[in-house]
Amino acid sequence: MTEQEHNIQPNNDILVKVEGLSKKFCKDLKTSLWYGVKDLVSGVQGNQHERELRPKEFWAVKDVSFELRRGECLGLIGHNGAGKSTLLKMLNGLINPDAGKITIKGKVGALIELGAGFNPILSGRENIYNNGAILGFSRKEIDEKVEAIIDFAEIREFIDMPVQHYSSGMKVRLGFAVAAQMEPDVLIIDEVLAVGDTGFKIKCYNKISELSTKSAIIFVSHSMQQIARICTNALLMHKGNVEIYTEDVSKGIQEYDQMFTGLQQSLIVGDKIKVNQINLNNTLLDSEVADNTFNLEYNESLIISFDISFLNIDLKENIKFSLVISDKSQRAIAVSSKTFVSKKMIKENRSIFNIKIDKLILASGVYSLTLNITSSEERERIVVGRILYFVDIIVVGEKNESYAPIILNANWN
Ligand SMILES: Nc1ncnc2c1ncn2[C@@H]1O[C@H](COP(=O)(O)OP(=O)(O)OP(=O)(O)O)[C@@H](O)[C@H]1O
Repeated sequence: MTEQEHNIQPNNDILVKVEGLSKKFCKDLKTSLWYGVKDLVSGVQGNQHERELRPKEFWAVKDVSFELRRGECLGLIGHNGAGKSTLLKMLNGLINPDAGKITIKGKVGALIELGAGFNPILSGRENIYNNGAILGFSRKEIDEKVEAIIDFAEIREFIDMPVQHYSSGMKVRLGFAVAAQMEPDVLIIDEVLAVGDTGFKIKCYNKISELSTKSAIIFVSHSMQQIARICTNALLMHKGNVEIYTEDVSKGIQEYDQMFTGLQQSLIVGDKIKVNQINLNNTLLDSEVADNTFNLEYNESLIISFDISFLNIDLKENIKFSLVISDKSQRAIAVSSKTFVSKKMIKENRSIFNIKIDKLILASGVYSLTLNITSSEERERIVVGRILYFVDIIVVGEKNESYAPIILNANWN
């Protein structure tokens, strides 16, 4: 059963209350239609089995509960298909839950699917009035806000053009401007913001920060930087279930990151090298596969030893090794390189060496290591080989307030 109240009660600042919310879907369209017909009949008779799964059904959202007060921002995180959008659509009333209860107090502004909520044949301006009315504003109230919305969206030139001719970015601009400028009590934002250009995204995040004191916000994103920056709470979903619901946002992010460990496959690029052995702080890694993980404290030292054979290659000049640290979005965040004379470094087609990093000042999270090997031959730089993501390092300890990957060890006076 779903219940949406639209009266603000200032004495009770819980604006969103979700209790045991569940939604099931069917993997097969034909079966889904057949179940739909059966549900219509049993709905009339009183359905006793709504919480049971039938063949080909699965829970897209299962037993989700949380509360959100004014001034709080919930970051909804999880892998693709975890159930985040389904949850948002239920909150916004776009789809009905199969079980559970939603109580929302006040006006809800939402930006969920690109272009959803717009009538394509109406102009941007007409859509502002439509959406405002749906949110519960009077024509006079919308009259007062319409100019600010058009200014925020920066699409004045096109505001009287039908929305069906808008670009994706323009739709996002209008959608966000309507949702945010109306100053709703509850603001629901899916990651459609990712479509906007950088300038507009920054403007949106600033607006969200501004609204965060006055509204309750639910924000879905795959960008952990943004989640860490904006959110006061985190809810991590996995296959429809709540994996963790916490006020410690960095803990939520850490759990999210850890879900990715072991997923990347180690890859030796090229047929010119063979890895005999890799050691990390005296622990032998399995160099055949990639689900190596290694736990480390912030500021701890790291010694990596390599034993590599060189096949079918005779290197005459210099050889350069680069150790690259990447974050989970595979963005390189740190590198250390060293060039050696090939003949000295490779003896009998084999090279054994180590690299020591005195203090690894990475914030808590998961990072991957890659070794790149290049050589300069006849003034040309060639790639000898790469050992991609040979280990995932899980850094624990230093709390990651801003989700910057490096926490500098500095003295402040
Ligand atoms: N209308 C639908 N009919 C059947 N299955 C659906 C429907 N909508 C979503 N699903 C399924 O429900 C699951 C959850 O999807 P959802 O879109 O909520 O995930 P998500 O966490 O938002 O993912 P993403 O990060 O990729 O946006 C997925 O397996 C998806 O295929």
